[in-house]
Amino acid sequence: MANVKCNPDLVRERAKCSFDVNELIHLIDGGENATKEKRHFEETIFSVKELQDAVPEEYLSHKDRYENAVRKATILRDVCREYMKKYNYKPNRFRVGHGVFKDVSPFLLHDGMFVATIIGQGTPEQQAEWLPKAENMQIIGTYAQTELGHGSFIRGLETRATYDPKTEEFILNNATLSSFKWWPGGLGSTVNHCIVVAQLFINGKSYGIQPFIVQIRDLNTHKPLPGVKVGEIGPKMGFQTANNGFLGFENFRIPRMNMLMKNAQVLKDGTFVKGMNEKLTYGTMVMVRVGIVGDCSLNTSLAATIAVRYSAVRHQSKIKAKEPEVQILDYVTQQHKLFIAIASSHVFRNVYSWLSKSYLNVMKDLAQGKQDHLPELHATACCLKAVCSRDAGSVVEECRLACGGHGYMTSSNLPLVYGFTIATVTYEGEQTVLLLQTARYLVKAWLAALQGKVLAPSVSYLSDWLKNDNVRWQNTPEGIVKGFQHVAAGKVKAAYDTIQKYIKLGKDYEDAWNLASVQLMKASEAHSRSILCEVSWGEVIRTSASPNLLQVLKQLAQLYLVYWTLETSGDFLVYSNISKDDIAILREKYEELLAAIRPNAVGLVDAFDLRDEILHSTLGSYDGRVYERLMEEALKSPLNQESVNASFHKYLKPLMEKAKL
Ligand SMILES: CCCCC/C=C\C/C=C\C/C=C\C/C=C\C/C=C\CCC(=O)SCCNC(=O)CCNC(=O)[C@H](O)C(C)(C)COP(=O)(O)OP(=O)(O)OC[C@H]1O[C@@H](n2cnc3c(N)ncnc32)[C@H](O)[C@@H]1OP(=O)(O)O
Ligand SMILES: Cc1cc2nc3c(=O)[nH]c(=O)nc-3n(C[C@H](O)[C@H](O)[C@H](O)COP(=O)(O)OP(=O)(O)OC[C@H]3O[C@@H](n4cnc5c(N)ncnc54)[C@H](O)[C@@H]3O)c2cc1C
Repeated sequence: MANVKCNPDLVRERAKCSFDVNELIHLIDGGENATKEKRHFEETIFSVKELQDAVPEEYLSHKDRYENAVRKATILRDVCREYMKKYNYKPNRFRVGHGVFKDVSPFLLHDGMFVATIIGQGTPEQQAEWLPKAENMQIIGTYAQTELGHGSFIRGLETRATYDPKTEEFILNNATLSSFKWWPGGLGSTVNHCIVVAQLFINGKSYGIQPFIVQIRDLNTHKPLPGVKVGEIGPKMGFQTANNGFLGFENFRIPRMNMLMKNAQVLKDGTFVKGMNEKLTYGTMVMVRVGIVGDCSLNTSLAATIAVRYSAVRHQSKIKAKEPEVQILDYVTQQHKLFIAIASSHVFRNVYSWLSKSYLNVMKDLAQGKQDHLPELHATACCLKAVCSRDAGSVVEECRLACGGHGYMTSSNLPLVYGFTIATVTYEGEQTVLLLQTARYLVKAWLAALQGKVLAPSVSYLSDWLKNDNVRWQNTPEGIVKGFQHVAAGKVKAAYDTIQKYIKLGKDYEDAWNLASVQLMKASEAHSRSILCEVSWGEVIRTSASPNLLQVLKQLAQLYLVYWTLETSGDFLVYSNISKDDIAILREKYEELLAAIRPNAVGLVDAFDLRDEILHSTLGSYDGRVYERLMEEALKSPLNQESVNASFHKYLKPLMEKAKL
């Protein structure tokens, strides 16, 4: 990238960067070698001609766009397979996926959830049967859980799997319209297999939801098998190339061994054997929620790179009347909009790395029959997924708005990035629903703290606060982290007390819970924010980096802490010992941090190391040729391929002629 002829503003910006951009790239990637490998892989992918689109995707019809995505998905699969064989390298398909598809791959659910569920829910025999076929794409699958009538409340799913001991088969049925599966990615026209989550019935008795692996299309003709009704759900806000679909069964039989039985089992005679914990059936969702936190980091870095580079190139208006128009990045309001995006991406990455470690530890424990830390993992993954996805959505939208009119252009890529980022707020557990799951855990933890019990590490601050809620406020990063814990503890207590108040007024627990649920949701958000602040600050101070880089990383981490303290200063005034004077000091600190980060802004987004092919943006490319690219892309419009469009003769001319009469 270094030899590209760049916009002079970007050249100047890069020259004033105070840290070594390559050092940060290596830090993000996990070492210099990892960067080399990543770049070599990306270079290989983006030099494949067939993966490049001659015409921007947006001009294609819905059908052509899907077919083009499948075409590219298969080529990408082949290239990756060869690459992995040759270099023994496991690539990050998500990053290059944004480059290849702009939106998402029709194989997203195959990679993200189908294979993962076989691994997580299948017995060793079942894995031996299906995993090799799924991994080498002999079979293509998805995760079919959500139905027209139920997505959040999965105990309410209606798809039935009734066991027939005579034939040792399950009979799948979707008797009502609301029971039809609705949403699974790739289901529309791509996959031939599904993980179907259905209610198990044996001898008329319900045994809750279980996962089944089901072939739905013929492997040669791709026709739906008899008894299967399947199709695509149509255009959406984003995810256009994900090929989301619907599915229903009519007396469709599958062998007994197609129920994934790592947890619960159905024996030949129809005996149901309970698993260690019925919630382990929800395991794939926990894994993906963890992954989404990492995805939020990537999505935020895409938007930040586009908006910061554009803001360095774009000149508009003046700060001082007699001086030239300034780079819009010099407006402190612009810095306020954008630097939190850079900081958030780092916070999400650090927290993802921490959460993945907890996830892997809990998986190890579970393999040994220990499940003590599962509730904590579930509660933490739920609230972090909810808060990070919503923050990422807001940050991406703020970046888009920060690019003014040009941010509204599809060719900026910001609308697309927003489309797939905002989807993470809903899929894999709607945000409020997940926050309330965490609230259940917090309320229990609060009760345990009141009883003087030892709490799990992520909530031990509740006991600390009970012992001493009167700690003096300190305007240091550590003091702010403590402050976030005080806010969370105060909100958990207030929500808990509210439930108790309603119970005293004669409400039963469930109604009291519902009445207190806004407070519960906010308590859960505050808990999540305190984890984000504590973990990310902790990771940064433990980072080994050169003094120059460490200084910048600390500035970003502090910016995150101060930004969110100021954003929620009302809560701090209520639940911590912060004073108005402290808030004034933090405002000043915030302005200092924006000024300190300003000279490094372009260097910081360069360090996300997102190639132009991944950014896909007229506004965000490395060389900053913004206006040239906007014009080049506009000229690709089919309407610009003819000097006069047929509609002139058909409609406009007659209209004008009629007007003359
Ligand atoms: C190294 C690690 C990282 C690897 C990451 C790798 C890859 C991922 C990478 C990136 C991700 C990016 C893309 C992902 C790819 C694909 C995604 C694309 C599309 C999305 C696909 C989908 O949306 S699939 C459908 C998802 N659906 C949902 O999420 C449904 C949400 N609803 C629920 O989960 C449940 O209904 C519920 C949890 C809200 C409630 O369940 P219910 O059974 O009713 O339970 P309750 O009565 O409320 O609670 C009872 C009890 O159970 C505990 N519990 C609940 N869930 C769990 C769980 N999962 N684990 C453990 N425990 C659980 C709950 O806390 C209660 O406990 P208490 O009674 O003690 O309070
Ligand atoms: C792009 C995309 C891809 C998807 N891919 C897949 C897929 O591959 N496979 C799959 O199975 N599913 C998939 N889904 C479905 C997704 O998982 C669900 O849409 C999601 O879990 C939310 O469920 P819902 O649609 O039923 O929302 P609802 O639950 O109907 O939510 C509507 C409103 O009700 C509120 N609400 C619901 N329950 C409660 C409660 N208990 N307390 C308080 N408020 C509540 C919510 O907060 C929300 O405000 C996908 C969805 C999207 C958008």
